[in-house]
Amino acid sequence: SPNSLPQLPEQSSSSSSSALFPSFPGSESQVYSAAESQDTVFADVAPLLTSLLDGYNVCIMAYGQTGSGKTYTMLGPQSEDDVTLSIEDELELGIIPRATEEVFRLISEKPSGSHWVEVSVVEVYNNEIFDLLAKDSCGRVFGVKRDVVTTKEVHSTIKFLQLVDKGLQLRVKHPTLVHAHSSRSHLVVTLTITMKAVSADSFASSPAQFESTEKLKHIKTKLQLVDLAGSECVGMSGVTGVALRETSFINRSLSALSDVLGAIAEQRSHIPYRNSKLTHLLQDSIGGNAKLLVMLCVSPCQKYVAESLQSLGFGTRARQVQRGQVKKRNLPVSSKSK
Ligand SMILES: Nc1ncnc2c1ncn2[C@@H]1O[C@H](COP(=O)(O)OP(=O)(O)OP(=O)(O)O)[C@@H](O)[C@H]1O
Repeated sequence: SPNSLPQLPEQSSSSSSSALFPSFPGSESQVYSAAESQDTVFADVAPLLTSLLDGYNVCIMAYGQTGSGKTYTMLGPQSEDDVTLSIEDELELGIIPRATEEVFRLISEKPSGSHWVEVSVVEVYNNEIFDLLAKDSCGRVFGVKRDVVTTKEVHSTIKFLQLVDKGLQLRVKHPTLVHAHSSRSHLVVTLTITMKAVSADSFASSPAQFESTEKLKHIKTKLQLVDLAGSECVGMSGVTGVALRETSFINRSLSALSDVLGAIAEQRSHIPYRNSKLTHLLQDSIGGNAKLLVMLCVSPCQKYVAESLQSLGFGTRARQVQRGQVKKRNLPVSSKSK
């Protein structure tokens, strides 16, 4: 509630608090203080990863004004010079590395060779998709603008972290008055899990994409982990020129995302996924049978009350999605189960 925003002195964004707005049935919203550990937050996120291996597409995204703690929540602490995600800072690691670790842990409990994981890392900048895993002819990594993105098979969290690190070094950042290292793009890390299905029976109630080849049946599910660019009021962030243009693209794509969530919540026949590259990219994991979780990052400073209310409005819309979720898609059944 806006009335309960703490009356704190102005302070840095490191004192932000995050609210968890799960939008799937059976879950409660959670509010976390700035003192809450990454461990505590992740404990509430982890069950979604079991759903992933049960055949659901899952999207976990952080939304909030610039400097409110989205990157910290999703990745962990970062500075301009060091974007490395280090296993040594394990306690500080955010949702993206922890979720990947959990996915590999869950897979290790399955029969060997029955699951494999592919990763892509992209940023959506000024409504264009940049592939952060693409390399030029000299082997140097750089962001390449394109719609078909590189995917790499990974077998461990360490390999995954190395890939994401490379991508992070290329992410577009510009200082604003609110945040010196503001991310100016949406970062989307996608893990695609392919599961060998012995028969369709085992996935009879799963909504996942079902692929049939001559001899083998595969189930593919997608986990999309999203660190959104900050929603911001231009007056507050003091941006001009290139940064102002970026802000306008950021705000437009965030409002396209909000429109999509609204359309899903209202069960409209047309969901405007194609209104922005961001929503198009997230289509499989925010619509249909997917499970969406929004981490809402909110500053405790009174000065940012307008931004905080705007973020809470987005969270409210995301929560309404559960009512609008379409019914489970039934998978085709194998001849054995006919
Ligand atoms: N809960 C927290 N505990 C400790 N430090 C935090 C916490 N949340 C944020 N911070 C710190 O606050 C600063 C800003 O956070 P962060 O970079 O995550 O913001 P952001 O919302 O991603 O900003 P932008 O949208 O501008 O990229 C960072 O130095 C980060 O390490």
